[in-house]
Amino acid sequence: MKIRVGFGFDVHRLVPGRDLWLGGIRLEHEKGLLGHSDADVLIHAICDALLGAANMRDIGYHFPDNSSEFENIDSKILLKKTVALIAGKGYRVGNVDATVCAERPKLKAHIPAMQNILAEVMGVEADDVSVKATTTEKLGFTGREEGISAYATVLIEKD
Ligand SMILES: Nc1ccn([C@@H]2O[C@H](COP(=O)(O)O)[C@@H](O)[C@H]2O)c(=O)n1
Ligand SMILES: C[C@@]1(CO)OP(=O)(O)OP(=O)(O)OC[C@H]1O
Repeated sequence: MKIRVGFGFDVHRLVPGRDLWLGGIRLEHEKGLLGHSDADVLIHAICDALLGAANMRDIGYHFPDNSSEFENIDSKILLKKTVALIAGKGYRVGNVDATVCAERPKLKAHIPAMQNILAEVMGVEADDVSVKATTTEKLGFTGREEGISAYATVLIEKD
């Protein structure tokens, strides 16, 4: 079996008047993430990690932010398309480990729902999807609640 690892990172700005989508679910919050899509920063980091693992460029290369096709798109659709892209090179998802950096909202209670939906979209077991959360101790742009960032590592495999 051939295995490869990948890493992804993304940031989106927090603004009033937008829904907050994270890990495929909508969270109650007074601000949401700004983007061409639904701006689900966690899913975008996972997409980049999967594409990187397969050496297939990045999310903006496949889903450009000047294309009306991807305007306000649900990032779960982009994740499904990304899994199909790597499948084109014979790879399937092994496991995902991700961290979201957000001062607020508290994500702890929502992690299982994120794991379940992300696993369903990627066609893996929920146990193969780890999502963690951390504040940055009020430091930097995440600490000032100007934005949310996410990091993801993945393992992909083929026979
Ligand atoms: N948005 C967040 C941030 C953190 N958590 C949980 O709190 C724990 C402590 O966070 P620190 O940044 O103070 O280390 C962290 O391990 C998470 O369990 C959270 O749920 N949502
Ligand atoms: C997802 C896409 C496409 O709608 O737009 P955004 O939501 O702005 O997200 P970003 O992380 O900047 O990268 C990729 C984009 O092309």
